[in-house]
Amino acid sequence: MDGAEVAKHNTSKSCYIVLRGNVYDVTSYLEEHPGGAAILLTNAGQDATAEFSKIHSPDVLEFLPEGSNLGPVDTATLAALTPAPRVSAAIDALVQEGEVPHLATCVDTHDFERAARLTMPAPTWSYVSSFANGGHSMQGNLDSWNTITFRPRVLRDITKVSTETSILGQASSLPFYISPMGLLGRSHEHAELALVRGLVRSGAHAVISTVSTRPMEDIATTLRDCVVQEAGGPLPQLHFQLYTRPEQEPTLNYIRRAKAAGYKSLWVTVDTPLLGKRTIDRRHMAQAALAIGSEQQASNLSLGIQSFTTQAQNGALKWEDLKWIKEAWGGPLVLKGIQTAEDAKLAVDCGCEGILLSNHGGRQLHSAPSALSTLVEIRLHCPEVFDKLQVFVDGGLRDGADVLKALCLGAKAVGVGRPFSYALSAYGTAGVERCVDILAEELRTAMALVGITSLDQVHPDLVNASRLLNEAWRPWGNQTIKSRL
Ligand code: HEM
Ligand SMILES: Cc1cc2nc3c(=O)[nH]c(=O)nc-3n(C[C@H](O)[C@H](O)[C@H](O)COP(=O)(O)O)c2cc1C
Repeated sequence: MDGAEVAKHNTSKSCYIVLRGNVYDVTSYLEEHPGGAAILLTNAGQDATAEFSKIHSPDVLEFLPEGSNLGPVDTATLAALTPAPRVSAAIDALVQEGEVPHLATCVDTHDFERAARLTMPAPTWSYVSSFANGGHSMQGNLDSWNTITFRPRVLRDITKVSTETSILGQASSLPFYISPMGLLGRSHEHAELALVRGLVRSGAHAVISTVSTRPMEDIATTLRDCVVQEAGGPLPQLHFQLYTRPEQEPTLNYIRRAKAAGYKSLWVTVDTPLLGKRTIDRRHMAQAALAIGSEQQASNLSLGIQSFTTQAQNGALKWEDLKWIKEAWGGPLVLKGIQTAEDAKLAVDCGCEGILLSNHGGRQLHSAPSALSTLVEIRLHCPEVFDKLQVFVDGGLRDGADVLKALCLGAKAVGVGRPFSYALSAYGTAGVERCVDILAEELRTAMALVGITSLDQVHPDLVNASRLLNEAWRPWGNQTIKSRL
């Protein structure tokens, strides 16, 4: 197709976009695009490849209705298309002007958040920092860590402290890992590739999101190519987070690809049957729609009204589905987003190798329990779970010392999300490395001050979790947890 012809289709009545050399008619997809119609219309009649690649892997093109691909654009006439604006220009300018503090001055994880605030364009900031409803779940996550205090033991030889452990059978230098976060291309131009390069020196693990900007194969290969075998100590490892799709075949395809690419375990996200109310994001999308004159779209987006036909979320996923997922995967399976003792027990019954207690960083259910309160609930009502599978927690962890609290209560490792997105955005790979270093140093110091030198010495008596215990869930009347299953 001629470039000049593409340029004519630049309205909501007929919207063409060039992506990776092909022309796509996205008119019928406008209302269904989870990123809002406005962002597509801003790129209407143009070559949006550069902007698209910053956010999406080519995988998402599967979401377009059949027949959307109108074929290749005539490259000789591409010049007739206006290039889409570069959102990362603002970042580059700020970094060059030196407004971002020197990396060496980043002392705790909050420093990355402050630096990212300066560098992230407003829609990216809103996407990463966003929370459900009024932010109660996210604030609860942040606050929960401070409800626990340590019970330090003194006069022990702590001259050699080791943070080594194993995660789902894979040696790990650290008992924390980077949580899966989608669309990291919004934070950094090299997206997940820059993130995983930041694991190499420390040997930390990361869980990679289904909705990553870069294809899962490229992410795995990048890490493999950077790893220096003779470095000593455990190697960094990648695990794969799975968002199932409403149809079985595309889900199986993700699983087959993750297996072939060498991911070590599969983390099925179970707390996102639909997208929670991302308040700040909705305001942004509504503003973007108003900016292109669409009041109706703005009104719908701010109420969360969107077609569910092509949404990435799968509202129909059930416990029974874990059987075929487990069979297809054939390796360690973790359920990401367990929030009650009952579901922890069901995960054991389904033969899962792990559960991640998480409320998705406070981005899904309003007033969801923090991971620590679910951890305490499991300890109280079904402690046998800890012997049957590995328990992970995430949400609101900002200090490496707090990792130790979760471990003392029975967790195997803790996931950390936003701080790494902020570090990546402000400082790229060096920021990710620094963020790992900061958390690791805080953890080592806490271990020494609590009086232990290795993670097999962690014990519930090293913490006082009475506040969480006082607030722990109790079954109504004389019910027991068994009677509720
Ligand atoms: C035309 C083909 C496109 C398809 C099929 C598509 C599909 C999707 C899907 C499925 C999501 C949900 C997250 C995910 O599964 O990755 C999403 C989110 C998003 N998309 Fe697209 N997209 C397209 C083009 C674009 C373009 C050209 C841009 C920007 C220039 C864009 C910007 C975004 C943004 C910013 C989000 C995140 C929304 C949020 O959660 O804040 N998309 N898109
Ligand atoms: C920007 C962003 C994107 C996320 N994307 C995903 C995702 O694609 N899949 C998923 O299972 N969880 C996702 N999460 C949730 C994280 O995996 C994790 O549960 C949460 O971020 C932990 O809370 P924290 O950010 O306070 O550390 C995302 C979180 C953020 C902040």
